[in-house]
Amino acid sequence: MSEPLLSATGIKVTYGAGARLFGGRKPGNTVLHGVDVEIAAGETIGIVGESGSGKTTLGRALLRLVDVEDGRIRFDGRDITDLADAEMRPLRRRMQMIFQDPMASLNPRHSIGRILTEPLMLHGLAGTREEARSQAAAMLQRVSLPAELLQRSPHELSGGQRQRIGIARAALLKPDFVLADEIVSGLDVSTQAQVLNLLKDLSREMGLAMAFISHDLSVIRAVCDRVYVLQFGRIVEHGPCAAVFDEPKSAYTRTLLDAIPLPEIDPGWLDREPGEAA
Ligand SMILES: Nc1ncnc2c1ncn2[C@@H]1O[C@H](COP(=O)(O)OP(=O)(O)OP(=O)(O)O)[C@@H](O)[C@H]1O
Repeated sequence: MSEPLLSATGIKVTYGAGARLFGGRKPGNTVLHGVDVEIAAGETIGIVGESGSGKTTLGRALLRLVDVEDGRIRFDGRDITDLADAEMRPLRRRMQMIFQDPMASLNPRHSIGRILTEPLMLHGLAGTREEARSQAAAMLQRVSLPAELLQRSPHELSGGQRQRIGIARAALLKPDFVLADEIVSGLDVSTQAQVLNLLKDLSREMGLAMAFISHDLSVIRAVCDRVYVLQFGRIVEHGPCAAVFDEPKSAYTRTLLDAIPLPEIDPGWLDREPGEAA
């Protein structure tokens, strides 16, 4: 079998280790205890678990955004665990992240046009501002937003529109991998379905690999091929969504399934056009 696009093996992450504390050294808080995850090109995985189980930390470790104490991370056939920032830079374009709160990740003082075109110029994907602007306009159309939004500021948009801008910004950079961390949790259920639908279509069109972090199992079930269940920084179960959700092997997964009624999002929604009647 070919090597996964992205893999983490034996990942251990400890926060705050070695900080000074009353003349001694803090032992630190280990939040990932030897986690293994792999994502094939074009595949969408889900990461679920209770609050504090380490989902975001794992996602950030995959992107080399937190220090990994132990374990290895490989991306596209290369061990990236110890790459310096300068060596990571060319890979950053290929590994994008979409955030939970686009209001926090979109600069409120910049226009949507600037937010979308600057990364294109920075990564050399557009030679001129005009070229960047025409790519941004085409992408706005792709994510079903009007071109006039290029002149607007993030605060003038609805939550669902802002999340589409977050997706557009990531997709414009033609990444191979996207981490989506709780990206629909602030949206109402029908907007959630539209945003998830859009991401599913884009990932198919672009051959994107994705990792979806969510505490909402219905979101994971609607968009992911496989799922990893995280408890106290350890993977307690993983496998195809249908197998894990229909016949969970671990008591913890069963508890999660019992705690969160399925399906909040009817998976059938995801195959309908926005606005189409149920
Ligand atoms: N930057 C940080 N510094 C210190 N501790 C942190 C930091 N980020 C997270 N933690 C701690 O690590 C643990 C795991 O947090 P993490 O955010 O990865 O969990 P999560 O499963 O994503 O939670 P949630 O669903 O609430 O977002 C928590 O105990 C948290 O307090």
